[in-house]
Amino acid sequence: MSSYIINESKDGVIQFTINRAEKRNAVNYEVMEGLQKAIQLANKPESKLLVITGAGNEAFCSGGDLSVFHSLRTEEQAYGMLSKMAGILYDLMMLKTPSVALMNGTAVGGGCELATACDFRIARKGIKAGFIQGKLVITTGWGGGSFLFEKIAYPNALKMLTEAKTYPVDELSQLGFINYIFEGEPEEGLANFIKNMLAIDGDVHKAYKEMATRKWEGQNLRGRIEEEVRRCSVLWENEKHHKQVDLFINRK
Ligand SMILES: CC[C@@H](C(=O)O)C(=O)SCCNC(=O)CCNC(=O)[C@H](O)C(C)(C)COP(=O)(O)OP(=O)(O)OC[C@H]1O[C@@H](n2cnc3c(N)ncnc32)[C@H](O)[C@@H]1OP(=O)(O)O
Repeated sequence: MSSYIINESKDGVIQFTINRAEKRNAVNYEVMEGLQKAIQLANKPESKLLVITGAGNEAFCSGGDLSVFHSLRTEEQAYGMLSKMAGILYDLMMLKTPSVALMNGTAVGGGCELATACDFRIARKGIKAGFIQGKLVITTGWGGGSFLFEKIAYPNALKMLTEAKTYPVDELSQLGFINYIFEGEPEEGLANFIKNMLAIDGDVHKAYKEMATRKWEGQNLRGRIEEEVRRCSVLWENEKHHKQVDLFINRK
């Protein structure tokens, strides 16, 4: 079974689904490749919107697959994986079309970085999300910290990153992290959120997106992400990080 599913609708909506419900939609290398493909498709002139979601009802995305990435021990090894995903999320952030994180369930760690790279985050009532990386004695390492400082108010971003905890959806909305809350089926929530947007010509969307991406280019977002990846790689190598991951892996 593939780790991801890509659907293209006739109205120009590309949907990327992480298909690893049994692993709470953790990101492995195959998911990274799939995301790259979906971003390429969404950059085609006829595409209007990219939607990213997770399979099942439990999780949007639980971050990096700890069972796979736990074998990366050194700064250099961590840098290779982190910079790969950071590059993909940078491309997602700079996408020509708008993107929506359809948060059907919990998002933690890198799952929140993925959501932050999207233009909009819409969430089902009852879910929780948070940048819990601090509890693993690392920072965000996929560019998510740098993205967050661009997407929500500075004190709220710093609070979320330094508290390293999950928040309920109402609080996420107050923090400015969640843009829309829905109840019931994710497809319905998504349809309600995007219906007005889809009625507008895609060239208009692309023109507005360019205004934002030009600003991020001017502010050297790419260089800031590189620093974020490097800093996280240094922390990654530390035994304190590996000890925390061991606790999760051996918790049963
Ligand atoms: C590595 C990149 C880094 C970054 O740069 O940001 C990160 O992403 S750091 C963050 C890494 N993620 C985590 O620490 C989250 C770990 N998972 C959890 O805390 C919980 O699983 C959950 C996401 C809150 C969901 O809890 P729950 O619904 O109770 O499910 P379980 O805990 O029982 O998990 C079910 C199943 O899924 C496996 N799982 C969950 N998350 C991951 C993961 N990130 N990597 C690998 N596997 C994961 C979990 O082990 C269970 O599997 P089985 O034991 O085989 O049933």
